[in-house]
Amino acid sequence: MTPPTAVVDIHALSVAFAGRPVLTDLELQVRRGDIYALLGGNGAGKSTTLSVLLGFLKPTSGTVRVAGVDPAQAPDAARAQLAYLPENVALYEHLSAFENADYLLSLAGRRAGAGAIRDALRAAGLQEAAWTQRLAGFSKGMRQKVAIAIASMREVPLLLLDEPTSGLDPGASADFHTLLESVRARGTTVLMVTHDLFGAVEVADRVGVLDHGRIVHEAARAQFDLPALHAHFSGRARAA
Ligand SMILES: Nc1ncnc2c1ncn2[C@@H]1O[C@H](COP(=O)(O)OP(=O)(O)OP(=O)(O)O)[C@@H](O)[C@H]1O
Repeated sequence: MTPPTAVVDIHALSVAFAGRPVLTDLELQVRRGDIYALLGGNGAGKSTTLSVLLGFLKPTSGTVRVAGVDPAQAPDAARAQLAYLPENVALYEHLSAFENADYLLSLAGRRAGAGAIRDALRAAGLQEAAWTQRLAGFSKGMRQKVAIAIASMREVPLLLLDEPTSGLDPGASADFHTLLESVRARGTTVLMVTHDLFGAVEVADRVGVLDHGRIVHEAARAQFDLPALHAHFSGRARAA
């Protein structure tokens, strides 16, 4: 079977909580191999969109596919297609980077050799000295590298990122963007939700602005227009 062109395919998605609409006729397609940044202010509906993709929330109406799988019908199968990194990556504090990878991969049903784990940690840019250190002293950027190493070993088609650069200094953000580019170069599709307009413009192939549960502006890299993006992101375009 040919894999679908859009790894994330959301069509006419509406979600309401107790009758209050939070997403309304949302259209969002992320093409295979793209990095898509979904920008939105507080309460725009970003986390709700991620919850639907993860199969935790069922749409009120509309269709959603993750690599061709409907997360509302088959949440486990949809989750098997993706790696999800929440804002604060969840790993075992008392285990080392290497042990986290070994253990979490075995939970995901993957056995990986020591050499493959070292290769993945190296490719994710984690310094060798940190591989055997407990996570407790790791920065957010280091934790993300461990999580991305694990995700790359699972060989999933989609990486979902929630606010990946919040709390990172500019150097760590730039490192993270370089890492995302290498993830994309291996063919993984990335959907990140973020408040970081400048980071989005730096790394994304496509940016969408979510406002009150709808995409109000979308642009591909060649058409990025920072003032227009900012106007939509800040809500000034709506007010005008
Ligand atoms: N379980 C829920 N029950 C009721 N309302 C909810 C629920 N989850 C989210 N909402 C509401 O839905 C709207 C969108 O929330 P969501 O968390 O998706 O926004 P967000 O874009 O992720 O915001 P933030 O950037 O602040 O995290 C908000 O008004 C929120 O209060």
